[in-house]
Amino acid sequence: MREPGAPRVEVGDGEDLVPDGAESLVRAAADEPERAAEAALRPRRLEEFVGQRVVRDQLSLVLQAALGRGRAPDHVLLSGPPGLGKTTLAMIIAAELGASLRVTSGPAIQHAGDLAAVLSSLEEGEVLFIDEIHRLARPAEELLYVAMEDFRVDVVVGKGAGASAIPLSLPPFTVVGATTRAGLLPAPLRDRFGFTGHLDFYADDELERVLVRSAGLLDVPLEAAAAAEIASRSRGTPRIANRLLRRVRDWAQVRGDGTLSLAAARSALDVYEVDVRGLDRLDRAVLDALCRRFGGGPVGLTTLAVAVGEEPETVETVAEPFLVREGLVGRTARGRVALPPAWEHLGLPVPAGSDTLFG
Ligand SMILES: Nc1ncnc2c1ncn2[C@@H]1O[C@H](COP(=O)(O)OP(=O)(O)OP(=O)(O)O)[C@@H](O)[C@H]1O
Repeated sequence: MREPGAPRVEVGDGEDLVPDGAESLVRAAADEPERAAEAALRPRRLEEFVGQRVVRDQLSLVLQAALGRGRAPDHVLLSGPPGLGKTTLAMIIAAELGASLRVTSGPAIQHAGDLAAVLSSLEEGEVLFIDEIHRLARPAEELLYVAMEDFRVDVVVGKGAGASAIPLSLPPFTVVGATTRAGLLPAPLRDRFGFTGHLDFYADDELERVLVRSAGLLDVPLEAAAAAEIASRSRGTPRIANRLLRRVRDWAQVRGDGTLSLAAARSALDVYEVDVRGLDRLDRAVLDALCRRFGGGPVGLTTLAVAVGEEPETVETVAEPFLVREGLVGRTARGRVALPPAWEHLGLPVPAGSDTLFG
């Protein structure tokens, strides 16, 4: 029997409990060339995962305890800006548990029925990775948190007065959710995660270790000074560090002697317009709009996003966290403001009082 308040999944009025095509929602993570290049560099085990010491230690305890008990661990939520290793950690969690991993994402699940199909096909102990979990539709979200808590989905067959709910029990499994915007997750869903790890930007020396490891895997000679240069221009983000490494390798192969030296790194990063602070085109466009167009702000996120031709979410989750961390941009109740280092970075005079706009 369906308990009052439990979510229902409408999957049509016949025997078709599992919608066609739902299996295709469980997609492989590496399906494009850039993703494939990334996948080759992913650490496979927790001990290979560089940095994020606190999250790594905490996670290691959760996993070891679960393995010791022979039970699936608590559900895990990973939050933080893009490219810091959430997907990598989800894969590591499955590998450490010796479990298989299913991958889907909030936007790929259009209807609660799609999620019911994925959940009902899970096998005992499997890890279900839901990327961008904050983008799940509300009915899917409600279905998910009952499944996470009670290991059950209620499938509603039929319509109107003749409808009946068939509770389907699920084997124990672990959800790993990833989000760039933990604040958008409704409390009931957030509360179902027994462990939440927040990933923060990496320090330069950690990125150097990521680069040295990647250069070893790619079998390219990377000089220490070049590693330091690439690390310092990688926005605290391993994905960017690895991407820049591949571009420096291209430059060294085509215009240099194959060695990734400091000179090769600098020349390549100039070609790709990555500036000395690691800011890319979008970052600079945001600073430029803030300072030149809006006189330093405050300006609302949507207006700023329109000015740089991007979605507000992209500006907020991709550019802004790093600009804020670098002390270039401030967030105030009235909008975004340019801080003195932003003006200096653009080579513009710092307007009087721009440091007091913040707060
Ligand atoms: N701690 C780390 N040590 C070594 N390499 C890492 C680490 N974290 C991430 N990487 C590398 O960075 C790349 C991007 O990581 P990943 O795809 O896990 O990021 P993400 O946080 O899931 O990003 P998104 O939210 O955009 O999907 C991976 O290919 C991996 O090689």
